[in-house]
Amino acid sequence: MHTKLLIIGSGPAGHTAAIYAARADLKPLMYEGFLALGIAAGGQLTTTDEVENYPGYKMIKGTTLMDEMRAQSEHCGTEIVSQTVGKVDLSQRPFRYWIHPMGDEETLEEETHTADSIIIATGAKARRLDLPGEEKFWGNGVSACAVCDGSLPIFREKPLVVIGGGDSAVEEALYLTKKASKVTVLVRRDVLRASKINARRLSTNPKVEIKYTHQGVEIKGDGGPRGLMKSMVIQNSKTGEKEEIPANGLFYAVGHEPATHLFKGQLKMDEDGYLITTPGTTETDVEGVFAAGDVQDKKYRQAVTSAGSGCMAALEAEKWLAEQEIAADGPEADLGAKKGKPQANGDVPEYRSNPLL
Ligand SMILES: Cc1cc2nc3c(=O)[nH]c(=O)nc-3n(C[C@H](O)[C@H](O)[C@H](O)COP(=O)(O)OP(=O)(O)OC[C@H]3O[C@@H](n4cnc5c(N)ncnc54)[C@H](O)[C@@H]3O)c2cc1C
Repeated sequence: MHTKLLIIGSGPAGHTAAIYAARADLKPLMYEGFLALGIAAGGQLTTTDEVENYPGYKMIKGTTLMDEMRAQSEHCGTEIVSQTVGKVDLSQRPFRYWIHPMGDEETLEEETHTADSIIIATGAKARRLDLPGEEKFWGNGVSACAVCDGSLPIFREKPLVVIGGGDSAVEEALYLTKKASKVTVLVRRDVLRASKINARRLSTNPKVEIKYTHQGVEIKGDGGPRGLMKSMVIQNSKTGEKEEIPANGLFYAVGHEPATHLFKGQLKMDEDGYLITTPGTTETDVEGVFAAGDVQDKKYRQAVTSAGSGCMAALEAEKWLAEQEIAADGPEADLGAKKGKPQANGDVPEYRSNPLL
C-alpha cells in the first residue's frame, strides 16, 4: 500500500497532525498502535484520569479527550489503522515501512508499504520503578508528572514525595511546594545531579526535605479498588534502615524513554534518544520526515505543546509535499517554490498554504 502522508502514533501530536493534514486533502494514514510500548492507542493521556489544563475543558477524562481527538481525525478524513509500525527504512524515497501483526511486537508482516512523507508522533514513556503498591495507587497518589497532576485536590496541603536527583526532579519538587504541606525528595546518590542553581533553590526551600542515599521501598494506602495513597516506606541505602513516612503522593522524576527505537541509526537523536529537529520546525535530518510531540520534546512534555507541534508537522509536511509535486512537474512548472530556491527576481518564494486549513 502507498500513502502520501504516514502518521505514526496516536497521541495529541499525531491526532492534531492528522486533523490538519486531512483538512488539507492529504488523505493521511495513521497507525495508532496496538498497545505499542505497552501504551494504549491515544497515548499517555489514556493513563491518567483527569486533565484540567487542556484549553476548552475545565476538566475532562484523559480517555475521553483522546476519544474525541480520534473521532475528529476520522471525521476530517484520516484513515486510522489499529496496528503498530515495526520497522522503517528512511534511506530511499518513497520511504518504506512494515507492520507488526496485531498484538505481536516480535515479528513483522511480509508486505512492504511505502509513504512519500512521514510524521513521527510516537511519544515517550515516563520511567517507573515498579515499586510494590505502584500499580494499585497509580492515578490515586502515584504520578510521573507534577505539572499535570500536582494541582489535584488529593495533593493540596498534603505531604508528597519526589524520587529523582536531576533537574526535572528539582523542578517537579519546587512546583509541588506551591501546593503541598511538605515535599520529601529521595535521592539515590549522596549528591544531586541537578545544576548548582537548581540544587541551591531546592535545598533552601523551607518546605523541602532532601533525603540523600534513600530509595522508595513500598507505597501504602487505603484498601479497596479506589483507595488513596497515604504513606510510603523508604530505606537508607547506606545503613539499610527503613522508615514509613506520611505521603499522599509520589511523583517519579526518573526520566522518560522516547519511543525512537525504530529510527536508531536513521535519524539524528540526542544522548537520551529524543529526535532532533531543526529549531523552530518539526523537520528531522531526513527530508520529508517530521517529528512532533514528546518524541522530540524533552522540555515541556504536555498535551497542548504536543498538539501544537503536531499542527506544525502537518503544515510543514503539506508544504514539503507540494514542493515535491512542483519539482516533479519539471523545470517549467517549478515556479521556484522549492525550499530556499531563488525566483527570477532573486526573492525566496513565499509558500501559499492550502486556504482551507
Ligand atoms: C500519567 C500522565 C498524566 C499526564 N497528564 C497530563 C495533563 O494533565 N496535561 C497535559 O498537558 N499533559 C499531561 N501528560 C503529558 C501528556 O500526556 C503528553 O505530553 C502527551 O500525551 C504527548 O503526546 P504525544 O502525541 O507526543 O504522544 P503520546 O501521548 O506518548 O502517544 C504516542 C502514541 O503513539 C503510539 N506509538 C508508539 N510507537 C508506535 C508505533 N511504532 N506504531 C504505532 N503507534 C505507536 C503509542 O502507543 C502511543 O499511543 C500526562 C502524562 C502522563 C504519563
